[in-house]
Amino acid sequence: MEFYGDDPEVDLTYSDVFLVPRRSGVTSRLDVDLSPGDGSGATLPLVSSNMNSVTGARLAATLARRGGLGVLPQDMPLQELDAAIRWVKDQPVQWDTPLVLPPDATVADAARLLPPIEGHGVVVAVSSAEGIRIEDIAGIVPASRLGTALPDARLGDLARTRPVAIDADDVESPRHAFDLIVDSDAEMVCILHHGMLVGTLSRRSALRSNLYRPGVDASGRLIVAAAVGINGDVAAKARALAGAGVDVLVVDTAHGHQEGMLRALRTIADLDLGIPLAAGNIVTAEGVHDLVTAGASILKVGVGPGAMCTTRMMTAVGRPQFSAVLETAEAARVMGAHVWADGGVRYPRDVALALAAGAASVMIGSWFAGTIEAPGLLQSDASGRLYKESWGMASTKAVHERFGRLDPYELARKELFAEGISSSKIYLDPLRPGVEDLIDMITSGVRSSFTYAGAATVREFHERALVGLQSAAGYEEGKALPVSW
Ligand SMILES: NC(=O)C1=CN([C@@H]2O[C@H](COP(=O)(O)OP(=O)(O)OC[C@H]3O[C@@H](n4cnc5c(N)ncnc54)[C@H](OP(=O)(O)O)[C@@H]3O)[C@@H](O)[C@H]2O)C=CC1
Ligand SMILES: Nc1nc2c(ncn2[C@@H]2O[C@H](COP(=O)(O)O)[C@@H](O)[C@H]2O)c(=O)[nH]1
Ligand SMILES: [K+]
Repeated sequence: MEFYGDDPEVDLTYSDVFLVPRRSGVTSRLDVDLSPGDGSGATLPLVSSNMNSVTGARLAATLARRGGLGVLPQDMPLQELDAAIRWVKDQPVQWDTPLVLPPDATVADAARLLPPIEGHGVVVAVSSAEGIRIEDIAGIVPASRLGTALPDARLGDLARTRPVAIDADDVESPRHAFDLIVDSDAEMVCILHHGMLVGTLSRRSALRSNLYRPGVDASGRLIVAAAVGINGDVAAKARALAGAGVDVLVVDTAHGHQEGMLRALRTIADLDLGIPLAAGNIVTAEGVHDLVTAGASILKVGVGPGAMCTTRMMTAVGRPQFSAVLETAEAARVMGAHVWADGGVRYPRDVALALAAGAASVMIGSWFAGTIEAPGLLQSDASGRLYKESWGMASTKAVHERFGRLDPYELARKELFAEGISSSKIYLDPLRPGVEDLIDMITSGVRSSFTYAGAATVREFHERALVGLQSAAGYEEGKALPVSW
């Protein structure tokens, strides 16, 4: 990356900078390869935050299916983490994970999981231990129907006709699948194998299968990461997660450049688990040096930029994120390591700028919290707008959940140090309610950024990005105007 003009004298964040277009030999946005090349197996530079309100198994699987990587949070009990990792590994790679509810579930039950929109639906079926046989499927209730049916109507009564079902063996390619769905005049179909339900597929999913490459492990299963803290028996936890099949371990604490982190990292690195270790959070080249020396190959960078984060206002500690990524990414490159830019991403442009600064991948929390696939049920506010609840991992709420088992004195002591907000409503974008809708939006913006810079790969973008400084008015000028002036 190069600055357009003199190097700045102060640290910068994403809104302070812009990308300058330059002569480009990349003539199509579809020629861009967004693979981060960080050893994680991801094919998109998108990682979801290890936050309880952001990454659960469903979001992780959906993200991996399109090439990103979900990081399950360290606060999940080990048994749940193990089950979540195994669940992701069991999910279909080519098809969507079906959302299944029993016939006696109501419209209100389904509406807590899906907004009334096109392209999604509920498979109404009776599940058994072996799975779901074709004859157990009553039908598909399109999500759009949830907006018009009575809340207490039973799904079994709405799903009266057998759904269109396609045998997995009959699908030659995603394009062929798309044509089969159109020919059957359906929005969404069931995919069967040996008479059992193995997935669903919508027109949009079939299209996406042609645009994205799933992130898979050596056995062709979806990738997933999990976080561990720096306290407790980190070796036992790391071993258990590796045993469950996790693809990247993320050693995570608020102040990553501390002895407790270095100790935990060395312990895990000594286990030689054969998977990349990510560690953070840090914001300096010195931090990169110490964490890489202790065994990390990926650095999680960002102190204070997160939407749920009060660290900067509580402690004055942190660093404007663009400069933090720029310095650490260069230090990581020299040591053969990689950076994930963590926090503060609210627009596709922020992802592009993090990559321009040298990040291999970008970690997103709050933005993904407001999606169908994020953990938690949909809620609606007084005006009927749908949202999910989110909260910081260092908030009083999170600390309470994490240390609730401690004696009251220890818990009270921990609660003194809250550095995050405990409650936030993250509204679903009505036009982009699913995490894949956000992925479409982000990757289309970032593919375009690459062609403006003349870069076909993330590595080329790191080299060719030309970055200028802008005033607050310059930033403001870039925004669209929803009404005339
Ligand atoms: N990216 C960011 O800006 C931030 C992210 N977070 C996220 O919140 C979650 C919880 O992290 P965390 O609070 O570290 O909890 P952890 O459970 O990971 O433990 C933190 C450990 O580090 C010690 N410690 C020393 N100095 C600090 C410090 N300044 N802040 C926090 N702990 C310190 C604590 O001891 P003692 O309690 O005795 O001080 C404790 O032993 C993580 O997911 C983290 O990523 C939290 C804050 C900032
Ligand atoms: N200081 C705090 N940082 C937090 C907290 N919870 C999460 N985080 C960090 O934010 C990012 C996500 O940022 P976002 O802007 O995409 O929401 C996450 O990965 C953590 O590093 C917190 O309570 N305090
Ligand atoms: K913040």
